[in-house]
Amino acid sequence: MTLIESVRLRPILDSRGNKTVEADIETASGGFGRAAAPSGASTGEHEAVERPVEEAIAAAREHAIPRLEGAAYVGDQREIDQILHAADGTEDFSEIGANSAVAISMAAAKAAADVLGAPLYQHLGGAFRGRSFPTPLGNIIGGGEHAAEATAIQEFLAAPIGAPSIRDAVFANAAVHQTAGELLRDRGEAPAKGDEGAWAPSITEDVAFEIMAEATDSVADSFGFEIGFGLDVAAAELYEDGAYQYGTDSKSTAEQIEYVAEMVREYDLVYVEDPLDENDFDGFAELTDQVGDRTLICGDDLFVTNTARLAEGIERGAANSILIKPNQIGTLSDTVDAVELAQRSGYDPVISHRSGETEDTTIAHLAVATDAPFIKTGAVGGERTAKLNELIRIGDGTS
Ligand SMILES: C=C(OP(=O)(O)O)C(=O)O
Ligand SMILES: [Mg+2]
Repeated sequence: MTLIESVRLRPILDSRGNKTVEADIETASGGFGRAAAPSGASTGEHEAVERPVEEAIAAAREHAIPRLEGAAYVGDQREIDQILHAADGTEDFSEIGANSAVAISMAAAKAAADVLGAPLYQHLGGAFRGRSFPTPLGNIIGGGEHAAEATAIQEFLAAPIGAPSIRDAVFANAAVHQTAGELLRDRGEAPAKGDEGAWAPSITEDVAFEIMAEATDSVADSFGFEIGFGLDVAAAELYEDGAYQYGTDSKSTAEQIEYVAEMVREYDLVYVEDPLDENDFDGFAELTDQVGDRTLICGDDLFVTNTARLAEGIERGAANSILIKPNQIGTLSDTVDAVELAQRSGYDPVISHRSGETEDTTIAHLAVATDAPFIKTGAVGGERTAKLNELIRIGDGTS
């Protein structure tokens, strides 16, 4: 019996030391689910709205919880998510906050899985999931909004595409992270870490590309499988006055497209996220036209896990991949709709963490449940390894 008996919300800490929303849901039969909202720093302007935590909790207590307790069934995820939309009454969750909404939505799914006695990925994806695993994209070097005085490009990501198992892939990314740290120290850098645990040295993009190539090649040799790398340019954060600002250097849109295409060819990049501004569908389409046959061009701030923006991108040939962040849209149903629209349209979904995270492991299960080819959830750091270790456990059949 999956009738909701109680929904409790509380503020807890995220990995940046900021407050975030945690939800506990209990069902009448004793089922229990707990989930917490993540939080972005380089947020897209079209994302659902994250409200200050106390306000989000108070608004959800007033508007959403009375419609859920004793009235809704966690086994019916769409019903739960529709109730959240109705309780909110806005287009972008600006009343109850996408942070309250996503915590409740994910906690409901976990409570339903608990009642069923099944792992979350099976409740969400069905009995035949759990045999194939996403390739983890591991953040190795970065800057942008995630670290001061570091690279303008937000993330340089290892991609162990030849790994024979999820466990090998996770360990390979950690080894690339360690190797890159050694290479940086050899060059006299004493790098701090950014918000996601990536090294955040004060180096140029050129040097970061060289170190990534060297670290991935060296770990590929010792592990015996192919490891490529990719980027999250997070270009909306670089775009000012009609140009992309790299420290003192500035690139026009045409130069930015040329630069990214050149890096794709030179380093055989397997993945490029947000290479252009979040409203530049045409620039994305031009780059996809040039190099989309040899790499993934992924929209994060461009699509914000939103099916309407994704549909526009598909129509305009803007990319061939979408980043999927449940808190960008506010519910699991909307998230899965974006994944499924992408898959039907030949776009690869990449399930993703946020820079502010908790120990919550929902996205690991979501990636397995949707058979997503990639997950982006860091390489090191407790809130990142929580997801990576959960993937290892799922791979082991012990989640
Ligand atoms: C994970 C990311 O960062 P944030 O959570 O800060 O948006 C990203 O841009 O892909
Ligand atoms: Mg991004």
